[in-house]
Amino acid sequence: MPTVAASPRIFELALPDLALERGGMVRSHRARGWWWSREGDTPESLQPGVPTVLLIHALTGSAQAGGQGGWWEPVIGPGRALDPDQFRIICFNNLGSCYGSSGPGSDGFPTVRNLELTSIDIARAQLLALDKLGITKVHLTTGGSLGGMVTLTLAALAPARFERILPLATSVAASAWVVGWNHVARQILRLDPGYPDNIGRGLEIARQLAILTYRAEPGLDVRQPRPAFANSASGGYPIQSYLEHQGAKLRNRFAAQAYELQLATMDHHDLLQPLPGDNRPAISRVHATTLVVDIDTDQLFTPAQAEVLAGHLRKAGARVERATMSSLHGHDAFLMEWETLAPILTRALQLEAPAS
Ligand SMILES: CC(=O)SCCNC(=O)CCNC(=O)[C@H](O)C(C)(C)COP(=O)(O)OP(=O)(O)OC[C@H]1O[C@@H](n2cnc3c(N)ncnc32)[C@H](O)[C@@H]1OP(=O)(O)O
Ligand SMILES: N[C@@H](CCO)C(=O)O
Repeated sequence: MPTVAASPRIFELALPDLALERGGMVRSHRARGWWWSREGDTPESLQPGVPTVLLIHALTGSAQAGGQGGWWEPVIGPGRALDPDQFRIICFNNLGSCYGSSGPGSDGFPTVRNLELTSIDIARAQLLALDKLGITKVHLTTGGSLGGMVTLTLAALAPARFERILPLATSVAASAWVVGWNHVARQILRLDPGYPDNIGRGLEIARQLAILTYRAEPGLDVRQPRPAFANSASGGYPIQSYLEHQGAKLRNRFAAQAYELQLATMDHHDLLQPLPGDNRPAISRVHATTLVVDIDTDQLFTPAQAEVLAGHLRKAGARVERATMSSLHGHDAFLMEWETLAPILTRALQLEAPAS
């Protein structure tokens, strides 16, 4: 019988309390999710036999992966690479963010100063959400950047649950380069006189700095070409007004404490360390068949790091394939290059499942 996709929707889950890896407890724990699947397959009532695709958003994304305004809108939908006629496509807002899941300011979220969050905490919250929904196997899990870190962490925490993973533009552990950029961004936030509750210019400038690391020189030259003459003191170069626009956009949609917590999850990501209670590198637990994808112009998570990640996964005994996205745009190409991304997603969905 042909299947028909329903409309995408947002849903809320009440989850068990979560003890955080570096101390603190999330009480009144909740997750906001986004769901697109066949007619009749709902968060309240799973239809048997619908394979699940779990999408994990990056630093400042939200659960809304597809549909109008979704961060992967062009690759999700009937007839597209991720087709809700065929797959149950879900995404959760990351723990500690500001788009509906437990995070700074929400009831029961720890209020201690200098709270630290890790990619393990985000992954554990997502495991609790999958438990609550009754999803025991995930056909494909994917995400870029921080989303890739959480993807790898999920596959290390629950190796039997995740059949295929597609970590994009990410690494086995955050490099000193990544931690260094995040450090500078954090110091900029803290210089703002309104930090943290009434932050303004600090969040804008931190985002401007970050945007330059998310892009690459050739793409900026194409999209923000230099005019023959401009005044830089008055912001007359297109790249200047572009960065101002990007900074203002984030200031209007994100919170300083949530931004800091998400930066920390990247900093602390290190699957070369054992998981709590284990003694081997976390990455060696991954069993999922994996397509490791890098971006040739990515200055944050380099192709060399993707090779290192693939090496660790092969050593762990996982089936591993590699692909490279070629782009002018650098790290954020995974949020921009739809024609390159779509066949990669199609390939990942078709990977052979690991022998159980
Ligand atoms: C809940 C949520 O909103 S989450 C939204 C989903 N986003 C994410 O998940 C990640 C966050 N997003 C991003 O990192 C980025 O938006 C990306 C990587 C997806 C794409 O970058 P974009 O900013 O859309 O593309 P691009 O770099 O071409 O910039 C386009 C924007 O800059 C503006 N712009 C472009 N050039 C200039 C310029 N010279 N001067 C001023 N503004 C400019 C455009 O008008 C456009 O503005 P708009 O976004 O308000 O419509
Ligand atoms: N541009 C991404 C971060 C880098 O992947 C975001 O804002 O979520």
